[in-house]
Amino acid sequence: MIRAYDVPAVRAAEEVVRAQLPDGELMQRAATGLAQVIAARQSEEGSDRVVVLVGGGDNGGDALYAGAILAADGANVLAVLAGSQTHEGALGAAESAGVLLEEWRSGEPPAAVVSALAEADVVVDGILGIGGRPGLPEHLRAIPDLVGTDALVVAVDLPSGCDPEGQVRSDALYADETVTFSLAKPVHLMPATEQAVGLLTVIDIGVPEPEVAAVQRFSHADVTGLWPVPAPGDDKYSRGVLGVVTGGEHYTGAAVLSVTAAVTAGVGMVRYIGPEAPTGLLRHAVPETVFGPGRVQAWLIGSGLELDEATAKQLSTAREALASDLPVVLDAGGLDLLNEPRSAPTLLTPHLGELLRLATRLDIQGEGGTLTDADVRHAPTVVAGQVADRLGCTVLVKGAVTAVVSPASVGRPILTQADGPSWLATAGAGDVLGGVCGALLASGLDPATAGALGALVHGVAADRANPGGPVRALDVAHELGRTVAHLLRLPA
Ligand SMILES: NC(=O)C1=CN([C@@H]2O[C@H](COP(=O)(O)OP(=O)(O)OC[C@H]3O[C@@H](n4cnc5c(N)ncnc54)[C@H](O)[C@@H]3O)[C@@H](O)[C@H]2O)[C@@H](O)CC1
Repeated sequence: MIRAYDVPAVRAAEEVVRAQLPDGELMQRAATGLAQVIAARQSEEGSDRVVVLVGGGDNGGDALYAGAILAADGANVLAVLAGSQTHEGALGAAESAGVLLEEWRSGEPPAAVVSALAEADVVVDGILGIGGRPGLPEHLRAIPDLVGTDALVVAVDLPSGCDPEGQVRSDALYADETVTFSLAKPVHLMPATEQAVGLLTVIDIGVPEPEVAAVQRFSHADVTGLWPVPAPGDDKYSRGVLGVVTGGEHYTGAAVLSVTAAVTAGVGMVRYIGPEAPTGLLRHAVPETVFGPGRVQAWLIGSGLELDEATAKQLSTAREALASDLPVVLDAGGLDLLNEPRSAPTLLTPHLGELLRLATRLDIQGEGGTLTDADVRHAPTVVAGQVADRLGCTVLVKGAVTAVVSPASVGRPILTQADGPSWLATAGAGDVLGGVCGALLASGLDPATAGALGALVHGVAADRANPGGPVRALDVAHELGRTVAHLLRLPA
């Protein structure tokens, strides 16, 4: 499990340790660890020219001390003093170690800074850390364009410009690697910001983990403790029966994909309710399927379901399911069926477009009034949280980083997963995810665990179905069983 802690929790944990240590010791540990990582990358790449971007806070102090250590070891280091002030101790250390200094505290960059950034082998970003507000400081907005394309960008603690809490997307200096200290922060794991982080390296500086995490991510080794594994006494009913209302005369494939996924992921049994065309396909593609109503432990409603095309039986079954106290996964068209809060376990699985439609229907407002596509892209987990609170449901927002947001009343951390290759952005992948999550809900997992675990297995299956290349959704569905077996074999 990877855990990330919000800024107040990090500051409190650091404060306790800092009070027990000599003045400046924590920063020395951070700078030393940072310098070691940069030196290792330099020797891997045979690079020499280092530019350190130094902001006005402690993050700038870490970066400048690290620059001093590298310069003392013979590297060619230029520090760009970019904040309204500079950490005094670090500045003295840099001067003594022979770091070249340039000031760019406001306005246009000096010519020497422009050329140094264009020619640098390594750029160390110490402009802003956890004290940063989203967005780059006004005069530094052009920095991403000034850094040469071949430079290795190493961010200190987090990429400058990113929201430390990972809630909103903003302009930032994207890093190849981010070196953080003892504790991961939400910025490193959230969909709005993770892309800017690159490789995440955590250096231990002796700050213990706080009790409550803000964001969590399952690692592959966690699957063993979480995945429902049948015992000798189990039968198909005790393992969980999933009722599936997906697909229609138009989207016949959604039924095949969602049911295949649920069966391959190991559900005890699927009962399918839908019109003739998808039913006919399923009889051939997934002969394990049982057709028509009966007792189920959970429902999957929606993938490929168009409300104006759905059969009366599909609509009445879906409405009865939503009115029941059984767990439900609602995907795609099924999201249009939910208008009232639901108290039974419910997992909504919208992509960004569906999240916008759903939030708009609930009258959730954006920055400038009516919610826009940009609002949802800018702050997907914020909008998902509002929807979750309004409907009492867990919301899984699909994307390269999938986020699972529970209602505030449940109060659990946000779960995020980033296990799939970009090839997984393909038609039908969401139908497969719905099937996996449905299977997990039917087995008795809570919606947040089912969503995050489902996203993990879905992503890994996509990679294993065709490592490094394009993948079709049906192949992902077929790969699920082998993927679960592979993950269950990993040491816990
Ligand atoms: N607290 C500690 O004990 C330790 C802190 N460490 C480092 O200290 C960092 C936190 O230091 P700080 O609290 O000084 O925060 P920062 O170094 O992030 O600096 C924040 C400063 O920048 C200004 N600012 C923030 N956003 C801005 C924006 N968008 N445009 C313009 N100005 C902006 C703020 O007003 C503030 O003065 C951590 O990220 C980490 O790198 C490490 O040295 C390890 C130990």
